[in-house]
Amino acid sequence: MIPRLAVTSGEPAGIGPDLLLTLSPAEFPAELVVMGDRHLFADRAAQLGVAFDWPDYDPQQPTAAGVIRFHHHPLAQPARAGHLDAHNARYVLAMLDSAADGCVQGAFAAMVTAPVQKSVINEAGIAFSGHTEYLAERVGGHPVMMLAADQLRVALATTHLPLSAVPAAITYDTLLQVLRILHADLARWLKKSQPRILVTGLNPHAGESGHLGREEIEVIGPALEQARSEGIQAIGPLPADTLFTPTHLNGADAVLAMYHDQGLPVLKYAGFGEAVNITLGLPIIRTSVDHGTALSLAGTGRAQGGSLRAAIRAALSLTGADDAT
Ligand SMILES: NC(=O)C1=CN([C@@H]2O[C@H](COP(=O)(O)OP(=O)(O)OC[C@H]3O[C@@H](n4cnc5c(N)ncnc54)[C@H](O)[C@@H]3O)[C@@H](O)[C@H]2O)C=CC1
Ligand SMILES: NCC(=O)COP(=O)(O)O
Repeated sequence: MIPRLAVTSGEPAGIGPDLLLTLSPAEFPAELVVMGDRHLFADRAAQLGVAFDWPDYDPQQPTAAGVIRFHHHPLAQPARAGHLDAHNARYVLAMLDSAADGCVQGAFAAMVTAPVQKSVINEAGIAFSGHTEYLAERVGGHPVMMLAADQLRVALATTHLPLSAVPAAITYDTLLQVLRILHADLARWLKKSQPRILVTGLNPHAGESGHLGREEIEVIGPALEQARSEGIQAIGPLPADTLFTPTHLNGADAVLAMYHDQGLPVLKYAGFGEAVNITLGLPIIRTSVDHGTALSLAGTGRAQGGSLRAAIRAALSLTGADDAT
């Protein structure tokens, strides 16, 4: 079956629309339904000097491979590249709702998201930490953020939190839940019964035997022990600084880091621009780019689309479309 993917264009002042406009329909063995405001796309296409001639999305039409259709969502205010406007926050969320609900209802096989500007959504009075948390609120599940580059996958035990809130968010139960989700999704995705997961500690030197913090002894270690008793190959807690060295990473299928800026800087150093963000633990498939809205590049034609293409390919692979061909 030909998969139909929803692709949200994200922050209208950012590079999401630009990157989508550089896609060519024949690139993917799927139908892409790009969501956005048609006036915004026409204006941005003119600014970039590219064509914008995608037909309107009609859910009644049979899915066709190598086609991009456009699903119009109206902006509240006209958007200008690089200029944020909180009036358009609801527009950004309406696309996410439409894509996520469509996945739940079976209209879409997966959703791929272009970046949003988290701050401007909050400035509109809507509490928003990220797609990851927002989508879990909408469709259920315990979301686990994982970014994947060519040679490295990094999942996070916590998502978007102030650093001061991280220790309390790492509990025996949540860590075990994250490990179970990561194990199950990696096993299915990699077709490997025992994916090897390296787990970081929270503190320097993984707590230095309790002298630099006790989370490793009181929380992380016991959760890993329980995970191992369930057949999960979880190794750690390991000091994060030396875990990310070739000797340790050799043979690992993923790293589970405790928080956003413990794991993602390494991943982005290894593969920024080509990596994919995958939300595990949801009842739907969602992938995304590895970068943000890059406001200063919007409308310039200088934004690179490698990560968007990788995110679309990853979503297709997760739908099983690869297996069918
Ligand atoms: N999936 C999402 O919705 C994500 C959203 N964000 C949001 O994006 C906003 C801006 O975040 P920043 O930390 O400034 O990160 P950013 O990724 O937008 O920019 C970081 C640097 O990378 C460059 N860059 C980013 N994407 C690029 C591309 N495709 N081609 C070439 N250069 C690129 C930018 O010009 C900048 O120099 C924030 O509101 C953040 O929350 C950040 C990451 C992911
Ligand atoms: N740094 C990754 C990131 O912020 C992605 O967040 P999300 O919007 O995909 O939840």
